[in-house]
Amino acid sequence: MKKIIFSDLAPSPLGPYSQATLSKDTLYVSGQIGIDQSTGSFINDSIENETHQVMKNLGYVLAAADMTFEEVVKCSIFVRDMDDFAKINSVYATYFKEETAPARETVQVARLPKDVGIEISCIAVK
Ligand SMILES: C=C(N)C(=O)O
Repeated sequence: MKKIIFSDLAPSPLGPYSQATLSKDTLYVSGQIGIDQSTGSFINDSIENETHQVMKNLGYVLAAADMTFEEVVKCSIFVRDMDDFAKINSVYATYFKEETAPARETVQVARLPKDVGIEISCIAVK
């Protein structure tokens, strides 16, 4: 049985999906994009700031399940431009301890919802 997880600090789903689902001890967090739910604005002045907003949104959803970045075991990163890889990593790295960083893949895609520059999903285990 799964539990639906929702944070009103993170953007509402853009379509027919939940922000996250909890199955036993495992949390599946949907791809987050750089919308600041408190203002409704899309943070796209730089890929660094956009990545920060995405990570903050992931953090809000994790917190709604009483979890933190410490419990994240896997991230999936979707980017519009792989040339942003180093900039994205510089921000992403601030959310994890290097020695316990989650598994991850990063892929460049043709388009993302709302034409954002980055979307990140994650899996966390309590
Ligand atoms: C933004 C998303 N997570 C989606 O469209 O699936």
